[in-house]
Amino acid sequence: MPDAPELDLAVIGAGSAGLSITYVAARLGLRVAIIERERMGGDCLNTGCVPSKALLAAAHAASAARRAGRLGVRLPEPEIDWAAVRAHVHGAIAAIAPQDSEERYRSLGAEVIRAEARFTGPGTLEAGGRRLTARRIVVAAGSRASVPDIPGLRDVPFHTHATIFGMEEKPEHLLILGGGAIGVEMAQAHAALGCRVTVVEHGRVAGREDAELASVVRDALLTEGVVLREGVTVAAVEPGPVLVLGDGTRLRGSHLLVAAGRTPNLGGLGLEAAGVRATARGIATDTGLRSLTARHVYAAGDIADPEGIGPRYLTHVGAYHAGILARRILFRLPARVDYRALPRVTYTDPELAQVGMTEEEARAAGREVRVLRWPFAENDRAIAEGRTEGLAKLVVSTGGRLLGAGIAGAHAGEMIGLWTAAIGRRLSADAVAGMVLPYPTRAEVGKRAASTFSLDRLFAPRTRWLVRALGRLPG
Ligand SMILES: Cc1cc2nc3c(=O)[nH]c(=O)nc-3n(C[C@H](O)[C@H](O)[C@H](O)COP(=O)(O)OP(=O)(O)OC[C@H]3O[C@@H](n4cnc5c(N)ncnc54)[C@H](O)[C@@H]3O)c2cc1C
Ligand SMILES: NC(=O)c1ccc[n+]([C@@H]2O[C@H](COP(=O)([O-])OP(=O)(O)OC[C@H]3O[C@@H](n4cnc5c(N)ncnc54)[C@H](O)[C@@H]3O)[C@@H](O)[C@H]2O)c1
Repeated sequence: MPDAPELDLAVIGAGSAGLSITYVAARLGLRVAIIERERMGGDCLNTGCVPSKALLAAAHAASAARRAGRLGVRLPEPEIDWAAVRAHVHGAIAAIAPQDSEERYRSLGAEVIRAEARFTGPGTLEAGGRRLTARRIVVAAGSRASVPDIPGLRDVPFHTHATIFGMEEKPEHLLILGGGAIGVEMAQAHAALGCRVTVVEHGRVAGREDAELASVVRDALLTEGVVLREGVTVAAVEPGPVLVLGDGTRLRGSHLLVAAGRTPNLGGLGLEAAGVRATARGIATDTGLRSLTARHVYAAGDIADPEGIGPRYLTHVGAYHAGILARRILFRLPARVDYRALPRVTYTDPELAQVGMTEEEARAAGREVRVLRWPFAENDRAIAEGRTEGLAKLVVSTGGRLLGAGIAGAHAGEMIGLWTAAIGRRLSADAVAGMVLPYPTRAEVGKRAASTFSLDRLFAPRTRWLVRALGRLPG
């Protein structure tokens, strides 16, 4: 009889997904090992969410100082101390790092192995010269920046998110290839910190987002001086760096950031040794995140490609996947991914937050829907603060059930939680419209949008007739 596996669970990758599942397994007393080849905390902590939000915080402070004159508080043009901004960014990483550290996970009872892991067979791994056997293996190896196949691109120095936060000099003119989530956040951050910025995008910026909401972010970028080249192709890249567009236009900058999407980290994992099927999108899993071809192997986070759904590149998805795996592997309960109420936020200022279906997605799915809107220009708090740009936009079924909610405006990300709960709980627009919210808050825009669903009915001739009839009753 073969020896029993030494571990209950082995986890490859100590990013948000791998750490979350390891945490649960260790706290429940399982024999669990987590294997990381680079930095504990993965992309989110070291080269993703944390440094980008820290850089944006500095940028937003500069923009707020420039805007203060509108409120009668005139400040001089802010002086940007690039070294101090970088120190803030790296200080934020250092402050959060203990949460993701080897020491913390060891103290929880997990084994932490600092090496590259690869499958050597079904249920066996090799890491740092050591052979590991495990009953279950979770691959949470993440993703990296895709580098488009553009002639000359690989021959010039360029940045990705992995290097940009380490830049010692402030870029004079940053060219950004790709106007998605990273592109727009980094464009605004650098522009507000005094860099020239040009974004080159072959579709439209924030192209995955509702076009009406995305235009609020687009306008903010333009106001801050970001040059947007949308609907163009980059035919070649030359030293400089110079982006040569399809029409021959040459865009010269001092630095180039490539932010053109993600590629799963499949290389070196030896997936074939375990019979794990993967595609260019990641490890093919069922909707419960189990490999379609190897029963003891699961995937989580950016690298997971659930059947018919596809990957999502968000930190909170890694934690959500860990919850699904805990239910499936540890508690043997059925669980599968459901992104019906998955929120996302672009942290520009104004922010763009979305949960559930956009109007376009609902219509593409053949749904008959109503769209409810309310602008911040009619929100008392927004007026009082002089920040009236943007709107809330709700997508509801003809019966009034909430299908999607999007908010573009200052602090939109802080408001999307309410809509995440409402959509997750299958509430109606009326249910939210009936809530009492504190006055004056920006959150009231969503409630006002929701209330428009029933306003037509409330002020309809039938209701007026009813109110008049009731008024004639004695008492
Ligand atoms: C600039 C930027 C900003 C972002 N901002 C946000 C945001 O604001 N909000 C949000 O929700 N998401 C954001 N994201 C996305 C988020 O960072 C990712 O979705 C998240 O980090 C993915 O977590 P993960 O655990 O799947 O993978 P990762 O964090 O990539 O972790 C995978 C780990 O596996 C390790 N690994 C890979 N192969 C092996 C191997 N063979 N052996 C051992 N170890 C291995 C890697 O070294 C890595 O540490 C941002 C991303 C970027 C790039
Ligand atoms: N706030 C957040 O939650 C946040 C922030 C940053 C990143 N992220 C995550 O990281 C992921 C990766 O971010 P990203 O911005 O690299 O990817 P993305 O998929 O969001 O955007 C990539 C953009 O690049 C464009 N593009 C691709 N190839 C191009 C080419 N050759 N020429 C011109 N344009 C081209 C695409 O049209 C797209 O708009 C995102 O999908 C997101 O999930 C999240």
